[in-house]
Amino acid sequence: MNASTNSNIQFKHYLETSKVKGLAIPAGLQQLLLAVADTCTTLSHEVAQGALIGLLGSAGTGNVQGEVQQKLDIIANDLLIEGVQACKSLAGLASEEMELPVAVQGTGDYLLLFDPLDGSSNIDVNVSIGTIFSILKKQDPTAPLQTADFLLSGRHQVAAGYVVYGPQTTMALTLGDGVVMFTLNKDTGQFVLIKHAVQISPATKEFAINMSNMRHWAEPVRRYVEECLAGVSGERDKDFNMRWIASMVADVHRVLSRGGIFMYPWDQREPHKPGKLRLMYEANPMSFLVEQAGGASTNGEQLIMDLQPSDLHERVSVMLGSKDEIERLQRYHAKV
Ligand SMILES: O=P(O)(O)OC[C@H]1O[C@](O)(COP(=O)(O)O)[C@@H](O)[C@@H]1O
Ligand SMILES: [Mg+2]
Ligand SMILES: [Mg+2]
Repeated sequence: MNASTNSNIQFKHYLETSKVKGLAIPAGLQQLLLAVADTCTTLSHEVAQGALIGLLGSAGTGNVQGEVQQKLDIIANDLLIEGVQACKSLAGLASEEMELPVAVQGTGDYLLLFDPLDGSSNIDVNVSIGTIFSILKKQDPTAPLQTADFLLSGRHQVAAGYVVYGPQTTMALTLGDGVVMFTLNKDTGQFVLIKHAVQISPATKEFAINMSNMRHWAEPVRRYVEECLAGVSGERDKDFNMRWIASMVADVHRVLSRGGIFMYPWDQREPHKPGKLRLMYEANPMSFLVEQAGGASTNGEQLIMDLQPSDLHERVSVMLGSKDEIERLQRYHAKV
């Protein structure tokens, strides 16, 4: 199947007939979302082939973040760029894997940002991975594209979502009026609506964090996790379960599906860096989804979506999910 094949008729119909706060979705945004969905359909097929088509392993290159690129990081990046080339209202795009933005039409209403392949360390071990995307409204659609155009807070997103390539390929999407989920029917090549009005329960008994970094955390995060670990005999008076998939896309999918909290906080390993995860390609789109599902997302001090970016590849401390837990973490940070 080719990325340019418009196979997602059911998703197209969903976009054509849906209303966002009572208004139809602009045609240019529909075209862009459809192109992203079609490309992720192609990617899903490729991911499933893995070693059979030589997709596994390192590419032997590094990205702008200084991280080793996997072959699939590059393949996914190239497929997405190719897949959205024909979108008339797409001024430009930016990716975690590229230092500079790419002009598509140069002018136009929208800017696309993506993490083409999230969970790179899981590709070769056949664990869920995904694609994360964010769409911003360009402030001046007629002006030629500049890097500064992308430096908008998450509140300027008009759409965001992810596609997780797991046992099922599932897309979560928000257009600022709730969250919907679609599962890819691999026989027909169609994303089929499976859930609407997705909600994250405010309370939870499940947390996700890379525990191996515990000795490096700041005091508020350490306190929060220690209280979870103390279970019924501690402050929280209930036992917690822990999960860590090491693909943000899969961890956030679990949070959207059954509640919980996901954290990748600042730590002392690289104290000058605000965090590991990327604000524009990971934290903002996931925060938009989580807020739209009734949850919350913070860096400890501020809601992630309120942060004003100063760099395309800016990193951020992330704590997101069930609202009561995020409020608790914010209280712990405020006391320091
Ligand atoms: O290996 P660690 O330190 O637990 O980090 C895992 C985190 O890194 C990431 O894989 C980073 O994303 P990329 O794979 O896009 O670089 C997140 O998805 C995940 O939450
Ligand atoms: Mg990622
Ligand atoms: Mg990535």
